[in-house]
Amino acid sequence: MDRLVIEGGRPLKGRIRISGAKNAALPAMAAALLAGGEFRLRNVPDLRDIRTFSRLLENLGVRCRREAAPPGAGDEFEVPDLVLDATTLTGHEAPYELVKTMRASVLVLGPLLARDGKARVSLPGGCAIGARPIDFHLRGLELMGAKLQLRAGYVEARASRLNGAQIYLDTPSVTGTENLMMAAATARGTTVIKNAAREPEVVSLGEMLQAMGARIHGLGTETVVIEGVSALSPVTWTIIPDRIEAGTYIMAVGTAGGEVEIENARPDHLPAALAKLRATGLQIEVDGRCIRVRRSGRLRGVDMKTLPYPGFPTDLQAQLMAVVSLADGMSVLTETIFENRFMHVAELNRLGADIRIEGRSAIVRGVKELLGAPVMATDLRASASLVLAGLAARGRTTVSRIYHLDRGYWRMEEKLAAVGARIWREKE
Ligand SMILES: CC(=O)N[C@H]1[C@@H](OP(=O)(O)OP(=O)(O)OC[C@H]2O[C@@H](n3ccc(=O)[nH]c3=O)[C@H](O)[C@@H]2O)O[C@H](CO)[C@@H](O)[C@@H]1O
Ligand SMILES: C=C(OP(=O)(O)O)C(=O)O
Repeated sequence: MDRLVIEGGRPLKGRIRISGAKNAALPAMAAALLAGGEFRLRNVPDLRDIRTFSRLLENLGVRCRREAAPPGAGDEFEVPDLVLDATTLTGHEAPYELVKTMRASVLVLGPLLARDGKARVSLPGGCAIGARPIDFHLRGLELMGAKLQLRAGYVEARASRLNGAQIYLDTPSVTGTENLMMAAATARGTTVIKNAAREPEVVSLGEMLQAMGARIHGLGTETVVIEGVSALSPVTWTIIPDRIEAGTYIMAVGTAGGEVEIENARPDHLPAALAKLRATGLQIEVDGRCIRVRRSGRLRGVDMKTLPYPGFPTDLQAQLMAVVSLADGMSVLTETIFENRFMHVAELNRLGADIRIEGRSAIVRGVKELLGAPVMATDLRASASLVLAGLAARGRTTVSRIYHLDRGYWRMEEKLAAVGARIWREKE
């Protein structure tokens, strides 16, 4: 197992390039199940989750390979294209071993049902940040005519052909909306998803499906309407930049100080985070796809509540907590999306932060300095928050169990070291 070692206290200076979004790449890979022929996905980061999802697709009979872009296609991406071919499906199962390490595996359910009328997918179970059931996915598919059975920890689903349906989501679930959009794309008739998720990753998947021939309206609004078509075709598709990775590096300047240009970002995908970070006193300038961040002096505490897009993303809550741990004054950070997403609090306190949890809120009293210590990561974004705190802490911080971090950040230590952080990876 690897860990990260950080010697904190060095301001950052330079440029960081943002990779493709994990949470956009995974549904795009699932969408490749919907049609035979070769899909070429560009800007797919080489992350642990992407490799796990490739293994899952290979188990279903999909051929997956990395391949340099064809000549003339441009070389602006840091990774070779991911080429997927689902012409012949030989399996219909997402096994527990894969689903337990990556909940997004549930995204194969809708496409498999749409394509072949059968799927067997392990129930994801609870994880470090909450129970995370998939009842909205299942109820929506049932409304579309699928017959579902829960047996031995698996959802077994069958449908001769899915039918359009009126579906209301109790909360705007991101992967729920994605799964149902994919299932509805080739269903008979029209599907209406009310209280749909509006995250950029959902919109991007919808646009990919449109490019494949799907008829979808209302992307980015609360009501998404999908008119089923008889067949879809493969496409070449570029994954959007990772807004959570961009937000994380912006906040690295918040903890470590300095001046960094974040390149290849989509600032328009970060409305709440940029507003909130500006309110702390962090200087942020946007120039097209570049975000310039500078910190001069101590930041101010702010209150924040996580909300579905365009609200403040839950996937940046832990990182903001590292920032306000060092800010002047008190901050109240309220988590409304997941019931147990404060696993970083005890570890930040080990570094000298002053945070207490009251129900769904973390009350943070800013301290003047953090001191390096060994800490343990418990989930993906908690790990990122500990790295950010370590960049500011005096002395040495070791962050163990970084396999969580490797699920969602491509070469984080290299990107940070390139802007002057003293950070390296070691075997535990
Ligand atoms: C791969 C991916 O894109 N993951 C993201 C996705 O996760 P994911 O799609 O799993 O998150 P959801 O939007 O579904 O979850 C939102 C809330 O709804 C609840 N819920 C969801 C589905 C369901 O059937 N029943 C139910 O009760 C969840 O437990 C949670 O409390 O959106 C989350 C919220 O922005 C992000 O933190 C994750 O990074
Ligand atoms: C919670 C996350 O991912 P997942 O939904 O894959 O667990 C995340 O990206 O922060």
